[in-house]
Amino acid sequence: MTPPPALHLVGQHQIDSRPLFDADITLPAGSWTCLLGPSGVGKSTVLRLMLGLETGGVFAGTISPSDGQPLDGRISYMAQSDLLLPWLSVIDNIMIGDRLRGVPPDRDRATDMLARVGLADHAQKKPLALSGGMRQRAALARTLLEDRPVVFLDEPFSALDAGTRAAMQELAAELLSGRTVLLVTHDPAEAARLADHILILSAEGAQSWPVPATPVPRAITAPETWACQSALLSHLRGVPA
Ligand SMILES: Nc1ncnc2c1ncn2[C@@H]1O[C@H](COP(=O)(O)OP(=O)(O)OP(=O)(O)O)[C@@H](O)[C@H]1O
Repeated sequence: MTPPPALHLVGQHQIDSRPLFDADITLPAGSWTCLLGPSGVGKSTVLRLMLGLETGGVFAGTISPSDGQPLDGRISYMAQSDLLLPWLSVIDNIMIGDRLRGVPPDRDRATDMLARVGLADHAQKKPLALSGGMRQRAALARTLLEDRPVVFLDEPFSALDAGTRAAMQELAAELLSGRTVLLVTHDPAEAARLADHILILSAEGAQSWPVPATPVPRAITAPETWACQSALLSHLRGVPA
């Protein structure tokens, strides 16, 4: 794997000729950046711009990796929707990357990954036979299996119950340690646990928010996690901390 680069996006994005955001966003290399902000402000659009995907709008600006190398083939992306193919089994779905590249998939690794997301007993099922939270874990397994230096996660834990969510956060933190990760989330507690850097997106730009100095993943019950979560929630609600 090539060393994870930092990523820098600067510019203005417009939808229907109206400005959506004007932002200067840096994702430091080899660490987790959590992006928060109101619904519709453009968080997923930031991800899609960095991925070079269609956004439905017009971006005037630049997106640059710190090493100057193309990002093609270096990013793994988990979208808000699971994008599982209904005609494939769960295990075939999570190995789809290798299949599309014409590389023999590593079934043992995929089986291990399914076990780590708690789906060992569901490998042969079709996605429609799974619950929403199980499908989200299958999509997470597919993303983690890609083993890329840059990983974009768009609300990856939103459909999970609280216990499973905490376990999946810890799994992702373990497997993606040292990668350049951008996590879009609405959950201040998640950001307080996982972020090396927090950004809050608004139409005016991306505001940096302080994080505890302790390493991630932080314990849910640690005082510094609580303090960060609570201050962030107050800020997002627009009420005094
Ligand atoms: N393909 C598209 N065509 C036109 N407009 C779009 C398209 N995709 C997104 N938009 C618009 O761009 C704006 C930002 O959408 P985006 O999905 O980036 O917001 P978000 O901050 O991720 O929201 P949420 O938190 O609800 O997921 C919204 O007004 C949305 O309607």
